[in-house]
Amino acid sequence: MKILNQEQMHWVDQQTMIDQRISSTELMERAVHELYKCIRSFTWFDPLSPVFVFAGSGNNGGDGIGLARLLAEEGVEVHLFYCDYSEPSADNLHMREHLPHRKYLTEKSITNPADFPTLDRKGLIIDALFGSGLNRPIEGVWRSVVESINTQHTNRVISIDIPSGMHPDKILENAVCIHADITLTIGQPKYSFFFPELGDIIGDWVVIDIKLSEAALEKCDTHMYYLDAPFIKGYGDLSRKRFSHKGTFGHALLINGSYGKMGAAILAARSCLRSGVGLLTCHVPRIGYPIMQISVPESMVSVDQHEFYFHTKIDVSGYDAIGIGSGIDHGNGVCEALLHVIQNTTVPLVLDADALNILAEHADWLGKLPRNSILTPHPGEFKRLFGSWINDAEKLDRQRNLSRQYGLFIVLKGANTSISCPDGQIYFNSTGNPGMATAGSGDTLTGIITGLCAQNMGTKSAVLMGVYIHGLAGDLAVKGQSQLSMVSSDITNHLGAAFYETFQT
Ligand SMILES: NC(=O)C1=CN([C@@H]2O[C@H](COP(=O)(O)OP(=O)(O)OC[C@H]3O[C@@H](n4cnc5c(N)ncnc54)[C@H](OP(=O)(O)O)[C@@H]3O)[C@@H](O)[C@H]2O)[C@@H](O)CC1
Ligand SMILES: Nc1ncnc2c1ncn2[C@@H]1O[C@H](COP(=O)(O)OP(=O)(O)O)[C@@H](O)[C@H]1O
Ligand SMILES: [K+]
Repeated sequence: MKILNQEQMHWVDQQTMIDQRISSTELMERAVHELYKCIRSFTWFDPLSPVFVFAGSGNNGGDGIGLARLLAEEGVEVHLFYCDYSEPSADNLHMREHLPHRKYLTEKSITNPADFPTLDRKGLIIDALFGSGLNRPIEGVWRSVVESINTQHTNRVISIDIPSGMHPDKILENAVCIHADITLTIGQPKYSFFFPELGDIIGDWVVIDIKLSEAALEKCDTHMYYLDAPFIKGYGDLSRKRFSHKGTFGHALLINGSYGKMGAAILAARSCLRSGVGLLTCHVPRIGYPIMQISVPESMVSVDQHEFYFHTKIDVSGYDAIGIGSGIDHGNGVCEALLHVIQNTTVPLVLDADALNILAEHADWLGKLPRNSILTPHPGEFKRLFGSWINDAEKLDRQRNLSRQYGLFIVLKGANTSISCPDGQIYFNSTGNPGMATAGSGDTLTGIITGLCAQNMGTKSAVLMGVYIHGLAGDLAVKGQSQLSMVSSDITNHLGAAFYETFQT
């Protein structure tokens, strides 16, 4: 799914009206009905509790007013508060004129901070003050309304389209914003939803489909995408031909593990094998030989000359993809052995963990990496590699620029992992959950991406698919258990189900 900017969203709205021959009121009405359906589908929604709608004078307010109408028509007690920061828009007025004058709905205008009502502690708050038309920080009385809503700690808050005060595309420094529990965003996700520093403001978010014009969406030029199921399904064919054999699916090399960290090598190897690779060789220090043979019998083992860690300049020819770094440690000679790998291969090279830390100490090696290499840093490793950032928008810009400059894939891990590609495109993952914030989750990702790369499907497909499948396996693994109990092997154990759900093969 494309991620569009403020201007593009507005253009797509307009084009949708033209292409589908509908008025802006009809489009808003469509949005209102979808918002209503979504709210009514929440199992926690209690029609016997009051709903407080704070509606601005733009079209976001229009959505809120329409929603108030549908809820009141159903018999829910609705209290509507007008926050008119300007003359109401035409569609906003239309929504006001069509409100049911029933006993269930009350209307009141807020014009100064003292007008803020006392709210029933159980009521649901709907934030429809400002939407994607926000163009500056909220000030004055509207700032105080936002602050008052934010102090209602017992009430659940749903923001329509975007939490009021948040800009869809950029970070407004020190701006006041509604802190939503849930954001119901209309049409497409907004870029700012992927800034971790705004995560607590947005809460959970759901895309509300209002059947925007496909032709208009197609025409929008963007470099940002949301990596969701329909997108990934179109990205690769994993079906196996009848006469295929293990040679068809590539030979991967994983260079991982050291004394005390052989677990990283095992986790990566198991997930690599579960990702469909034909053959796997694991290169490990001598101490790791019996451990690997016993733990991962499907893998061949190549043994380093060093007892405890990766040290030997090994022959890396003959492999289709190489993954390196999980738990390799930092001992004498590791740097030289890593550089030897970097300089002696042209196949996709996945660098994780300690390989990234070594890279951070040798900035000039970035230029030596084979084109299309894949770096998989978490934010701490990213900072060591590329320095700290002013804010998340700047960090993403930097990630993208570095990918283009060095011809690398950078997989910046976390919630909604961002993947920047040499072609300048950036993808935000839709799968995964905080249960995956556990030791070894990253090692499983290295194994998956290496295993997919070895199958010769194209590095970009392998990286996008790997990140998506890893998160989906995590989502399947967490079903029926607490996130806090999850361990990274659970991810590997659900890879088969994740591939099946995505590709049915
Ligand atoms: N048919 C459609 O188009 C559909 C639209 N939809 C809905 O419309 C929403 C976008 O609507 P919108 O463009 O009216 O923007 P919205 O945020 O409601 O108001 C912007 C107004 O606020 C003003 N303003 C801005 N910042 C301000 C500030 N800090 N403090 C004070 N004022 C400020 C600014 O005016 P200005 O003062 O700059 O002249 C502007 O007039 C979108 O989020 C979605 O919910 C959906 O229903 C789908 C169909
Ligand atoms: N809150 C979260 N939501 C979704 N995915 C997460 C979250 N926290 C961590 N993950 C995923 O778990 C993995 C953790 O990787 P990493 O930090 O390298 O772990 P380790 O070094 O222990 O192997 C990454 O793929 C990351 O995207
Ligand atoms: K809003």
